[in-house]
Amino acid sequence: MPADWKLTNVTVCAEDDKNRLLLAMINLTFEPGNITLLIGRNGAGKSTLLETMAGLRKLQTGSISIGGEPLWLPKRNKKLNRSALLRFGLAMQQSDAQWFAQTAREELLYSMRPYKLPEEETERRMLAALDVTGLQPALLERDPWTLSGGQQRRLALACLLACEPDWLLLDEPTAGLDAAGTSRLCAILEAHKAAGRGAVVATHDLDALLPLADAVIVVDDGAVREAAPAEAARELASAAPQALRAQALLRERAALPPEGPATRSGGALWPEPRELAAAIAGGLAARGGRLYAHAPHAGRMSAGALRAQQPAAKASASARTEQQTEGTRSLEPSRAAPAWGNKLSEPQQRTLDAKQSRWLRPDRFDPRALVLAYFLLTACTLTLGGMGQMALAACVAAAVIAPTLPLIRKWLSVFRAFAIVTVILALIAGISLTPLTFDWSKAEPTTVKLFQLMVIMAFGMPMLELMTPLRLQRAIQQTFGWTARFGLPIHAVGLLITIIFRFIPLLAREWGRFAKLASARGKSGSRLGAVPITMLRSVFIPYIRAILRLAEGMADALEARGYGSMPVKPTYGFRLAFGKADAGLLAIAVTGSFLLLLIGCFVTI
Ligand SMILES: Nc1ncnc2c1ncn2[C@@H]1O[C@H](COP(=O)(O)OP(=O)(O)OP(=O)(O)O)[C@@H](O)[C@H]1O
Repeated sequence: MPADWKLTNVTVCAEDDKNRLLLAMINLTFEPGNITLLIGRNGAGKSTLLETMAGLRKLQTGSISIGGEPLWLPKRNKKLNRSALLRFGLAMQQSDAQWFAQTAREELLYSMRPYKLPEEETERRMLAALDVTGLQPALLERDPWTLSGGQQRRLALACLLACEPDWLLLDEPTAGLDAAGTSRLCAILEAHKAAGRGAVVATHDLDALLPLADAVIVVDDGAVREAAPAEAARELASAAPQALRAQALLRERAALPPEGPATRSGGALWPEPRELAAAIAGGLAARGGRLYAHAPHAGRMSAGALRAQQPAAKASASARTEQQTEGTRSLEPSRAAPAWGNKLSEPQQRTLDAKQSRWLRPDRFDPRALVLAYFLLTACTLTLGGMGQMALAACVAAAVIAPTLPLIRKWLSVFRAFAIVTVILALIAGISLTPLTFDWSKAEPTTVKLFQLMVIMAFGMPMLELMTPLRLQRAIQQTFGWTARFGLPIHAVGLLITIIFRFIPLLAREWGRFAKLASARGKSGSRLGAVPITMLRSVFIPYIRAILRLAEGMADALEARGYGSMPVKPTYGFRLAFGKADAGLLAIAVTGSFLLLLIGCFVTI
């Protein structure tokens, strides 16, 4: 039986930065037989909330349960409860980028696999899901990637419906659908609701989905700003002279339209595109920006007028929010500030962010200074040998990279994996079978070499974060551009290095995405971000295909920009110059290298 979905004091942080709060103290209860809309501006946290409900984001605090059953297993907090996972289906925003298999049929079968259905039932559900989403059975043998955007959306929905889950979590389900597709989606949701099942839908498409909704939740800046029965919103729509007015009001509360033109012709709440352009241009002009400086109407609204209108607009928005919140808190949202452990308060967070962004910005250092510092430190590390020397070298590396810790935290799992591999290989290298003994003298050379690699890797990690591909390319062009006069393909080499550099984080990110998809679609209760061994085969090949597609897209983009087809002159949009920060960086690298050399000279173990 479908049952309540309950979130209690849920707080979520970014995976790679525990100080970055994505959701703050969410308290919500969703009831079966209801359709709840999540609305809010871009970046408000709607997708994050849906992914959290689906167990794709780790909870910092709080708990989630479905029908009283916890989503996360209480004793092994890192593992998901498989029986809870089988109760819902999630269609992510880029559900059309989820394809694993060669054909649409295999995709549907893959989605239904965790439910272990008999063959006949599987076939019946597959055809029913196609029928209800308006897809022809002939499409079953097609590669999902060759379907149109809208057809892929429909297929993603069919994959969910074929599993007949109690709950549907849909992220922007109408995006890319034509009018017929949207009304089909609405009919599907109505039928789902009539069957006593529930749905939570993140959307910007109020026109299509508001009429179906039972409740509307406004998400703003990672918190639930307001939760109200949809009736209140619909009443507004019927009371207003035009439905658009109510929708504009909702949008205003969810998406905060640019403040400024408060009184407009016809009293519309949503600004006309021209007014909006003028407001943006005025705002930019006030801040000294020159973009749009020549836009029509720019300057019609003075910066002073714009500023003067902001407090008034804010005050009226908050007054409206208070009025409408009264008596509509059936879902008990909480906007309380996060209050766990000794996490940072908002002002502290802002100060920390500001400091980090000042010192650890990717445009802070000249890539040549970074490369030089890296070469110095790694060359000195390579002169060392012996476990004692390497242990001290690791201390030097830790001291050098410590200030960049907030940036490189996301690489620590790679580092940990490498350390585990080192221990395993050292054990293997040192084991003698006849008799079974461990000989450290045999294991030591392997361990020292791998340890050395680890230290070199540690020195390199901040480089990946402190240098953008464009600045690296620029550094190569600026330093070695003169060799092109002698026919050396330096610009092509620079581009190649940059692309490789760009691809390393991209590969990691794509793998993370596939791990998420595998968990969501495979209903695996394994640790977040980890692909279970049983799924490796089904994930690895699609992953390689996705990477090849990425490479193909990149090649097309380069070709479109003229690389390879005409004598391209590199764009010298900016010049790099050594600054104080670079001098500081090199001073640290020279000191570190000096210490490493001292270790090499005076430590003999
Ligand atoms: N892994 C992450 N690390 C850091 N920030 C993240 C991460 N995931 C999401 N965010 C941030 O959280 C915020 C909310 O993102 P989310 O995708 O939930 O927004 P949304 O409301 O769904 O927006 P849209 O309407 O554009 O789809 C964004 O600012 C996003 O950059």
